[in-house]
Amino acid sequence: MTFRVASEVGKLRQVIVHRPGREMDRLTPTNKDELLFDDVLWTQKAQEEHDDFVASMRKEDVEVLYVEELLAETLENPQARHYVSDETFEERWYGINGTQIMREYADSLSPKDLAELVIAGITKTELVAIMGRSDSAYLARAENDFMVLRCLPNHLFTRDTSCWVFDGVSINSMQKVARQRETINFEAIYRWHPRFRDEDFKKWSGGMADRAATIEGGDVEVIGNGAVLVGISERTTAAGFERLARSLLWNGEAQRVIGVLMKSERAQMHLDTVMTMVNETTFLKYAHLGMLPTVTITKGGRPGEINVETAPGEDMHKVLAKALDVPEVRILTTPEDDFAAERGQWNDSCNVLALEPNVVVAYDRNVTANEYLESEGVRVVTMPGGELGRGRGGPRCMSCPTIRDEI
Ligand SMILES: NC(=O)NCCC[C@H](N)C(=O)O
Repeated sequence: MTFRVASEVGKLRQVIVHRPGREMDRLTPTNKDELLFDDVLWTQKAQEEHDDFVASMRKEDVEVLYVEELLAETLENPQARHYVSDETFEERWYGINGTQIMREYADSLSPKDLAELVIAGITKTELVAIMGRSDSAYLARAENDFMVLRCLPNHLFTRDTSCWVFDGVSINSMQKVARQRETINFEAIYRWHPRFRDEDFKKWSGGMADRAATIEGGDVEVIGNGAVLVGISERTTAAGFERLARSLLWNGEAQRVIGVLMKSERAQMHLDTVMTMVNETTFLKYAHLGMLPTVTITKGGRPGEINVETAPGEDMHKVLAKALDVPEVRILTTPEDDFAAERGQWNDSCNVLALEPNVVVAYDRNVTANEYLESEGVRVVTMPGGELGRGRGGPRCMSCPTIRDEI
């Protein structure tokens, strides 16, 4: 099967996820904000919830790949191993001796253990106990329980670090420091894992090299008919959006790339926290999102040139309809009071993952939204999310589709 995602709702065939692991045990009330979580998690319960999520997808014949396994298999390759270690254990973060000590430890590990190290991180106490030395300014300054190599709990949200658009993948430069190293792991997987290494697919962005021009996959929706919708948000910059659009339009089959000008705030960090698709022409939309101005990019006259057309908020739905080439789009907004709407959005009621047109996975806690969807003809496969949801992401955020059927 060829890697390809040309819509949000075509039958889902293959997806990358990450089962929460030891990195979650590193979350504390002190570091959770910096690590972009709103609470600490009961890891075992979170794993059970995640297993439930995976079981729902497998039941619908979706092939599920795990980041931690892909990464361990990738690290069997010496070149991949060098790449990940060089990029992870970087002198500019850990100083000269700190880097050397960590690198020596990393070099002694099996591929599986190295994969676990870069995801779960390590504390000063653990590192010093294993390596028997601490002659480093970086280590001297750190408290004993300080994660000298930070954990990556947000690997859980595989949607964001890389996202497939048509026959290519955007490996993203991430906005928040807490997530930047996730990109190294995905870059290695796509370059060296046997599943991807010899396959013919495009790369729409430059990964870590894109630096300030950040893009996160939660902002990227392949809405269909050659159109891509991108949230210009807390995480995806206007520059990241334009550069992605140029790449998609000039090197691929995209016909238009539409940017939605969002507020920059945590509750709505990505477009998919406020708006997702449930079938070819229907969007589930957060009641308080309102109508947002858009910026549409199409190909310019000369190679690499882009045309940028702005439209006011009141035209938002018309812009979507034009992109999909339909008279109008259908917008579903859960009928509920303002409190319920805000609480629902916070708990990812709008963040559904389509398994096929009119079949979505959603958190079970969002009862009103789910009943409303059912009443509108959408089958809702529910999953528990009491623990997982504390990271502020739902089923769409926790999945990176690599293959979907055409619609
Ligand atoms: N697409 C998404 O909305 N992903 C959720 C990301 C949550 C994560 N804790 C973050 O702040 O990046």
